[in-house]
Amino acid sequence: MATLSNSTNIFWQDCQIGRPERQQLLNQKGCVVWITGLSGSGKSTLACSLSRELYSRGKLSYVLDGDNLRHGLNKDLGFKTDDRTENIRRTGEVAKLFADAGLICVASLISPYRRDRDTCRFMLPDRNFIEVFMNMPLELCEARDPKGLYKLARAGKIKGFTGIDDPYEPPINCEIEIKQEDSGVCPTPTLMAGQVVTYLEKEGFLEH
Ligand SMILES: Nc1ncnc2c1ncn2[C@@H]1O[C@H](COP(=O)(O)OS(=O)(=O)O)[C@@H](OP(=O)(O)O)[C@H]1O
Ligand SMILES: Nc1ncnc2c1ncn2[C@@H]1O[C@H](COP(=O)(O)OP(=O)(O)O)[C@@H](O)[C@H]1O
Repeated sequence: MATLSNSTNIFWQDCQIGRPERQQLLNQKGCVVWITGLSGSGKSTLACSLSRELYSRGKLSYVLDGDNLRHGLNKDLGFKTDDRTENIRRTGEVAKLFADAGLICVASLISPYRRDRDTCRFMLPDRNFIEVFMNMPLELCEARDPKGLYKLARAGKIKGFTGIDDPYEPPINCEIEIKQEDSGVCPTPTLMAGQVVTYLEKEGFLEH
């Protein structure tokens, strides 16, 4: 009997042109740069700045932004724990495909649960998942509030808003942490992107 949940009798189909060939063509190594942090912490800003910087170096990237994915692929999901988990799982699977295509896939989602981020990490070959933590204080994110969502959450008009009445679990062992300087100044988008590019360069992702 057919079910919607589990597929059986399915087989993996391989092609002659695989990841190594695509990576050679692109002269880069596919990977996932996973940006996590509170709303307003600068995830999308970093993702765009990074994509621009990579483009200027002739490297192909693709941004998967949480907000944008929720307009299509994930439009059926809300913000309850299970929905967020499914949101991250689906995005992780898509990111894995982009990395397999040889691209530097930049995923920027709040992804508040450590376990969900780790699920995505373990979908990929070792070291191909680069977790970037936007370690910005809630006060800064709330002061920025570009969409006015913190204001609504504080007024009780949005329930379950991350950082207000819903949890955010910071990474324990992320590859890159982006934070304010000792003076309290936030690095510019170009500097934040530079920090990630330096890591990608050092780890050999920007060459084949
Ligand atoms: N309840 C609640 N909590 C957090 N965020 C909310 C909520 N409701 C709407 N939004 C808006 O949705 C954007 C976050 O979507 P994500 O897919 O990144 O979230 S998650 O990873 O599934 O937690 C987030 O975008 P960013 O500000 O870019 O993070 C918000 O604009
Ligand atoms: N490094 C930065 N310096 C100054 N302003 C920033 C920086 N990063 C983000 N911002 C601003 O903060 C706000 C939130 O940034 P955004 O990238 O949308 O965050 P997120 O995607 O995490 O919600 C935006 O108005 C953006 O212009």
